[in-house]
Amino acid sequence: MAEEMESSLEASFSSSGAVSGASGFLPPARSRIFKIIVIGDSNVGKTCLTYRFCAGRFPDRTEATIGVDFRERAVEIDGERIKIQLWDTAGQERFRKSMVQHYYRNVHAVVFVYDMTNMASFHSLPSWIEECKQHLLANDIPRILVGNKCDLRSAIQVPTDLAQKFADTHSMPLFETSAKNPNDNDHVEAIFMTLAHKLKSHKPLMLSQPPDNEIILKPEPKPATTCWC
Ligand SMILES: Nc1nc2c(ncn2[C@@H]2O[C@H](COP(=O)(O)OP(=O)(O)OP(=O)(O)O)[C@@H](O)[C@H]2O)c(=O)[nH]1
Repeated sequence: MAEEMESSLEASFSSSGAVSGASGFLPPARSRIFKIIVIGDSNVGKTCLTYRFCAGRFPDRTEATIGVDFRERAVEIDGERIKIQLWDTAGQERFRKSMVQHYYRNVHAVVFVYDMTNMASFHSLPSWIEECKQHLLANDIPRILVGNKCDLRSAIQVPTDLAQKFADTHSMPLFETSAKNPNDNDHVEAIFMTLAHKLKSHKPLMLSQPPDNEIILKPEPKPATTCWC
């Protein structure tokens, strides 16, 4: 499978709701784009997971995300080149408030993340699920649950069977992984590629590329039913 790594892009918003890529490195017109939001408590590793998938490595250092960053990567699936756009959202409440309504526009999938070494981050999951509900995310949007930092074996607080029960209750697949050590458990690469395969059969956002280099995301009509199984 041919794939192409791309650099991290900072997202900025205009009043029209347009998203501009700061790098100036833009995809060809009318690529298919899938928007995946990554949410969970601060410090669970959302930035590191999205960086691992888009840049192919663990970042040297991270700081608390303010508002939202997005990173994207082009992948080829069954001969078609698509863009996976990962929206890395701030876990800290004070850094979310002004941006939160932007995350939830035109979302194709949600990745809930907890830190396997931090039980509190697991107990926060219902409030993240509730936030999705409050923003009227459609029930048929694929959701997955990711336990991160499984490389810290001696510090694990969240047992797999407990997480699996929670995932089953909420009809989500569970993955345990490490953004730091790609050889641990489920690979970050495999998790996002699995999601990409599922999404490929969904109706995507279409990308139009106006002359001022501003990317405008326009939703296509949603299919009547979608199966996530
Ligand atoms: N050992 C280990 N550390 C990790 C892993 N993923 C992230 N970290 C560390 O956990 C800390 C937080 O990572 P971030 O990716 O910034 O967390 P975040 O969820 O994006 O945090 P906010 O931006 O505040 O919401 C950093 O010190 C990372 O180096 C992992 O898989 N294993």
